[in-house]
Amino acid sequence: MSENTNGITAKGTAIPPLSTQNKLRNLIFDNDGKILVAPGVYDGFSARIALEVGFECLYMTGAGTCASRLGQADLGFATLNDMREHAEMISNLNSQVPLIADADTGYGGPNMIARTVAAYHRSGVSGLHIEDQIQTKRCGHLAGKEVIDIDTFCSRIRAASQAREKIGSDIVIIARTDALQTSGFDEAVKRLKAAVNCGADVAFLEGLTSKEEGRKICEVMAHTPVLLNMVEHGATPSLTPQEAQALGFRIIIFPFTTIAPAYYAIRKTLEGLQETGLTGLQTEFTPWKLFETVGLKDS
Ligand SMILES: C[C@](O)(C(=O)O)[C@H](CC(=O)O)C(=O)O
Repeated sequence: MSENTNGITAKGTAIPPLSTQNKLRNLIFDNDGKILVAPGVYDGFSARIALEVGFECLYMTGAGTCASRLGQADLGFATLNDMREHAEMISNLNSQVPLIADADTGYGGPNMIARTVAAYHRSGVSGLHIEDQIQTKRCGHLAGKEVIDIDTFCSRIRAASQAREKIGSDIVIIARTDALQTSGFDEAVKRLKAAVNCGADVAFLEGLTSKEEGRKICEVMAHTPVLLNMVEHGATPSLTPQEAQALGFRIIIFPFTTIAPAYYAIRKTLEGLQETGLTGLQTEFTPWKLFETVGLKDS
């Protein structure tokens, strides 16, 4: 059926706007081979700034959520409620821009994972990643991680994909394995392939340690899009989106890209205040500027 520029078909029926979940699918599967870049956001303010700059997708970092919401390290402190509530606030700041949110281990057994998927879906999340670490998880770039066995991992991903089907959701399921550190590349690949067979849409090899490993994982996953977690100064060498795309990656997330500069800027200003009694704040940062940044004009 032909469609005019207002999204009205020849028969006059309005075409529903593309959901952000479908938008995310298009950006991953049908973006002329262009890699999708998602900056990590850790609160409403950083999300607003990323939206202001014009990113077409955001990533809610679990590490940043733990740090900003709980003041804790990424060591399994965050519960489903912490993460879901945070994700809902961020995804509702802009109904056009998809949000990929960290869902850690899924927060329990298969029933709980089904609940997590439904809760993220209802909160407006477009994609989530579920990993194979034990419940008391650690940041993927720290030593000493432990993973569950492959069958248990499959039951996590199967539960996620069945839940998606049951509720009629298009949420993108990203299977993350942390097994590279504990069990090596071949075992990690086996897990990602098994996860795809259980319904995962995207593969995420956590903590890859070289460009060569990056190229290899994209090759062996063949038609399954692969996500690169660009945690700078962790286990993975720093790559630009262009370099990652050349290796075959389809998504690149930059988890610390807002929280790291915030740390240094805040610290420097606070030290200045302590030492000199002056904050040195930019004159253009008026209350109006703050409120404008967080959507005053939309209200
Ligand atoms: C991607 C990640 O899950 C996140 O929470 O942003 C973290 C980042 C980090 O803690 O370094 C991870 O890689 O485990």
